[in-house]
Amino acid sequence: MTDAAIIVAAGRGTRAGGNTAKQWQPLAGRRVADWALKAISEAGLSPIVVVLHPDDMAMDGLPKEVIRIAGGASRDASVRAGLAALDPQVVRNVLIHDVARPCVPQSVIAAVREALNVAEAAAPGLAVTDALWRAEDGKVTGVQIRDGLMRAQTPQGFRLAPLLAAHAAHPGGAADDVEVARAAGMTVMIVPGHDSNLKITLPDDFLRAEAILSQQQRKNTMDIRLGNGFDVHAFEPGDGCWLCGIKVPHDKALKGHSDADVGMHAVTDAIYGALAAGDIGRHFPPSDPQWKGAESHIFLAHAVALARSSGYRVSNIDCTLICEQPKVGPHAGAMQARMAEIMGLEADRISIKATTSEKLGFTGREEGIAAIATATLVSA
Ligand SMILES: Nc1ccn([C@@H]2O[C@H](COP(=O)(O)OP(=O)(O)OP(=O)(O)O)[C@@H](O)[C@H]2O)c(=O)n1
Ligand SMILES: C[C@](O)(CO)[C@H](O)COP(=O)(O)O
Repeated sequence: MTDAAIIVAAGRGTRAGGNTAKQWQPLAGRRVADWALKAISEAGLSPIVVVLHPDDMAMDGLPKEVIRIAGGASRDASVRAGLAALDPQVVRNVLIHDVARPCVPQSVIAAVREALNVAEAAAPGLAVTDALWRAEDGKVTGVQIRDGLMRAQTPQGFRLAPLLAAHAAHPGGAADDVEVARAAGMTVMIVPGHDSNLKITLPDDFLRAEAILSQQQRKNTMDIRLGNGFDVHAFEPGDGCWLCGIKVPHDKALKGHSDADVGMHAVTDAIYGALAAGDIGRHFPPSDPQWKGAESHIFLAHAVALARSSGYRVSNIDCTLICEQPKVGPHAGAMQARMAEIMGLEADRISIKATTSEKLGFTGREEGIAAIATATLVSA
């Protein structure tokens, strides 16, 4: 036995305006009807019946597996036409959805289906939170107590057999299928609706729906960015080197305009790289005296904040220090903890390791230290 869907799309959308019925108007790169169909298909409902206006029966671009049925002059007549296409031997539950609700979240569809495990009917609703007035001729004539009032949404879900009987017995003119089911004595469980699940009714609703769909699409698209950073600083006489936020005792220091923390610079540049936002020199020019001797955590914190304000969070970083001396291993844990503190990350998202260059090159001759880093950023 399956859970089927009926999408009612036979209305003319007169209140929404436009040259064509609202369900065929463009919305966030598709038509309104395509979004409603996408949501219902992704929920795995089958079969899907689409109830169309008789003039729209040959409409292009609908998936070939949907069952097209001609609707009636009212919503409930259209629903009855759709119900007649379902086989009660095969279909246990049916979810009836307005084509005009293209932003329905999967969580709402799932909640209705879940409720049908224990109830013969279930529908999403939202409590009325605004004060309600009665009005006449543009003037308030009274107030309406809002306690216990709910805003009805779709999809509304039912056991097919009793709903068929309920529709057969109903005189017609119901606003929705909950009204039909209740008239036949069915008990309807309310599940949480969602503010995103608006019904496109008036012209301004297209803009609201477009904003909701764009936001949903951004959330659904996991954007992953990688960046790399590389830095070198030469040794000069001194008593230790700043490496990844820790002063490591040594008989030399690293030379630089700032504190010359070569590891932290490589990590910072990796983050800027992932954002395609240049490098430390672009954000903190060495020609600017205010950065002379600056502590490098300022640069790293700036890169992390830039990632955040650009809609990303740092998922992990991996940094390798390349030097013969000083030995990094004994300090790697402290470096990891300090970098985590600066970046506001869990320490296990930060890897600090070291290698020698087998006495080759400038690092092998102990003329300086090189660092290479990779950063992964994910959309927040
Ligand atoms: N004869 C009808 C009337 C309405 N509907 C469907 O019922 C849903 C809810 O109706 P509504 O938002 O009122 O849509 P329209 O009737 O198209 O709008 P209007 O009243 O502004 O013309 C819509 O998905 C609509 O296509 C339908 O299938 N058959
Ligand atoms: C079914 C419905 O969407 C529930 O909100 C609604 O009753 C149908 O639309 P209308 O605006 O009442 O015609």
